[in-house]
Amino acid sequence: MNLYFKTYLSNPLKSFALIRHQQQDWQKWALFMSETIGKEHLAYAHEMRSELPTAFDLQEASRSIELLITYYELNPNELASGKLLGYSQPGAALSAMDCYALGMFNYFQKEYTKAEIWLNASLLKYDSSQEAKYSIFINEKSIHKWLGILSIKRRENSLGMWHINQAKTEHYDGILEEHITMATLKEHCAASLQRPSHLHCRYNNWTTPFLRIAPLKMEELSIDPFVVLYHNVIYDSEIEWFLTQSFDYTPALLDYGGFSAHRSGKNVFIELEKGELVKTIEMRVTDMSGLSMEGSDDLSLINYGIGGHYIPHHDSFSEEENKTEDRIATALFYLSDVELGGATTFPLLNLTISPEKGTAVLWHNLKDSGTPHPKTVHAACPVIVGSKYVMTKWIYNMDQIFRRPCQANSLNS
Ligand SMILES: O=C(O)CCC(=O)C(=O)O
Ligand SMILES: [Fe+2]
Repeated sequence: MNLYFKTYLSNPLKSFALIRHQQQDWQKWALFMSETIGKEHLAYAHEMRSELPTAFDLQEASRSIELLITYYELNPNELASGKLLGYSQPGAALSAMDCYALGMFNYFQKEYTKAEIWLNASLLKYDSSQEAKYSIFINEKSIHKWLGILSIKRRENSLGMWHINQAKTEHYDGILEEHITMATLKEHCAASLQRPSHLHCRYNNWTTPFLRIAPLKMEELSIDPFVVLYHNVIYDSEIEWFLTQSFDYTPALLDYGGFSAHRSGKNVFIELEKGELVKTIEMRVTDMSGLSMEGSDDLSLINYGIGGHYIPHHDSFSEEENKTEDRIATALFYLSDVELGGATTFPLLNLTISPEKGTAVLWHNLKDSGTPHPKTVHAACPVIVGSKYVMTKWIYNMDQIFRRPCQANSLNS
């Protein structure tokens, strides 16, 4: 190895950047050349590939940088700017891609604090006017996406949401769901055992003309996204009927759904043809929401036993699926009291609702612009004592054009 290379590579920052560059960036060249330049160049790149560092090499190089930081108490931000213990060499500053690679290395090592430092350094260095020069591994949205996940992991929900919003077209569904930590869920589920009422109550006598003579008792829980709780909105006799219907479906209720990683509860759909009462409840959901039931799913009846729960999820479909049909709102009726546990929680809204027979919670899954509202992520806490029965109506957006038109410029768009 000649002296120039020896001197160059003796700087750990430079050698790390070189290894990362050779391991990751060639894939972008390969992609680029397969599209625009001849196969010959591509073959050459592949030939070169065997000489270049492997993913393992990059991992080891990242580990070395972290070791230096630990042993010599170095400051990652100084390293990012090319300073090594006050000794600074021209050209040693790390690029946005280098910092990103170190961020991801730490993320996968579960070193979340370190990951956040490197990703913030990467974001600072990222030049959005130069997008084309970056590798296939990184863009501004991906940096925001991971910073969002990391903020949510340490329960900085508003910062997390800010990053996730910056990641815009990045597919957030699943991200939030996966990364709402057990600690957050535990906190909300446990709080439900002694949470007082929210007490912003009023009578709803306006969503449909019928409510002028029979207003509904409404408790406002959140404005954006819109979440309300209706009290005494389904009679005991109606509940009785639905539960009896569910026994007709006993085999399904026993077998369907069953225990999966997502939900340990049993579920059946109650079709419209089952009887007048199904229609009555649909009309009630229209009274509660002002929305049309056209195209909505059949009522879904769910039973959770001890430990029955539902992991964090959105009822809306993912943005990636690029669907025009989506679940604009959800109405969830509580058909039983639960002695202990079994609350429905919206961790990003700091909202936890304990089941109370006869009440129903209604929320909007989509923003006014029609895109999914990330903060509607919700979960069902495990039942501790008792048996929880709920009935869900998922309402779709297709037929709401006059009732709730899209408003691209509204506050929550
Ligand atoms: O059972 C609950 O509390 C929540 C149910 C739910 O989220 C759903 O069915 O989509
Ligand atoms: Fe849900």
